[in-house]
Amino acid sequence: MKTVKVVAAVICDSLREKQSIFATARGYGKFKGQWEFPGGKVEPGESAEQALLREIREELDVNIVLGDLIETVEYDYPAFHLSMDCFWCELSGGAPKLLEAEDGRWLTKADLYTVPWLPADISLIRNIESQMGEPDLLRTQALRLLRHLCEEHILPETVFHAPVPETQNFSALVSRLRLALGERYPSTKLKRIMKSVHYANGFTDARLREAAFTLDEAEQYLVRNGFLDHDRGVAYFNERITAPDFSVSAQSLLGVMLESLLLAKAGKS
Ligand SMILES: Nc1nc2c([nH]c(=O)n2[C@H]2C[C@H](O)[C@@H](COP(=O)(O)OP(=O)(O)OP(=O)(O)O)O2)c(=O)[nH]1
Repeated sequence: MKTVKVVAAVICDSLREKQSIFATARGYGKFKGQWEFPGGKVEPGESAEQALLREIREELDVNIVLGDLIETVEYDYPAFHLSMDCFWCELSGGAPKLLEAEDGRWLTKADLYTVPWLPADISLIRNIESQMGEPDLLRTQALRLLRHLCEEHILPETVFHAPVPETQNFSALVSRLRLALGERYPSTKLKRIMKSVHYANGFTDARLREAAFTLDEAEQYLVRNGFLDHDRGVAYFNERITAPDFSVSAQSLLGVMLESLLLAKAGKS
C-alpha cells in the first residue's frame, strides 16, 4: 500500500501550559466536515519542519514555533497508509484565519471529544489529552466576561476575536479587558483605587493583586457608563463571599469579582 507522509501542527495556547488546542474541520473532499489538525503532505525535498511551516501559512496565514514531536501516527486508510508526524506548536503572533477549513475552534481538555475527528486522529487525541493542563478557572471566567461584554455590545466584537484571547493567560486577559474599556470609553474618569483598604491588599501573589486592581478599574468603566449598578455589584460580591460554603482565597475572591461584572448589561444602570 502507498504511504502518504503528512505533518500536523497541534497548536496550543502556550507550549508550557497547553490548556487549549486549535483544531479545524476539513472544508473539502472525502473527509469534509471531519476534524483534524492543520497540516498536509510533505513535498519532495522538504523537511517535516519546512512542510509544517509552509502548510500553516497556506491554511491559516500565521507563523508558528515548533515544539516537541508528540508522536508519529501510523494508520491504514482503505486507499493508503498514513504516516503523520504531529508536533506541539504555538503561534508566534496573530490569529489563525480559516483559509481552507470550514470551521476552527480552540478546545480545552474537556472539549476534546465534542468534535468528530478523522479516524487516524483518535489515538493521537488520547495522547494529547494526557499532556494537556487543566484549564485555569480564572482564565475561563475572564474569557466568559470578555465574551459577555462583546455580546452585550459594551465592547466591540473585535476585542474577542483578534488576536485570539484563547492564547492569553488570566493576567493578560484582565489587562486586555481594561485596555479595551479604556479605548472604547476614553472620556471616563477613574477614581484612584484605595489599595491599602482593598480586598486584594493581602493577596500574596502580586500578579493576582494587580489583576484585582485592574478589575476594579474595569468595574468603574462599567458603572460610570451606565452598564452596571455599583451597589448591586457590591451586594452580589458580599453575598457570595459570606455564603457558608465560600472558602476565601485570592482565586475565589477574584472569581466572584468576575462573576459580579457579568451583571453588566447594555443600556441598564
Ligand atoms: N492535516 C491533517 N491531515 C490528516 C489528519 N488526520 C488524517 O487522517 N489526515 C489525513 C487526511 C489526508 O488524507 C492527509 C493529509 O493530506 P492533505 O489533503 O491535508 O494534504 P495537502 O494539504 O498536502 O493537500 P492536497 O493538496 O493533497 O489536498 O492526511 C490531521 O490531523 N491533519
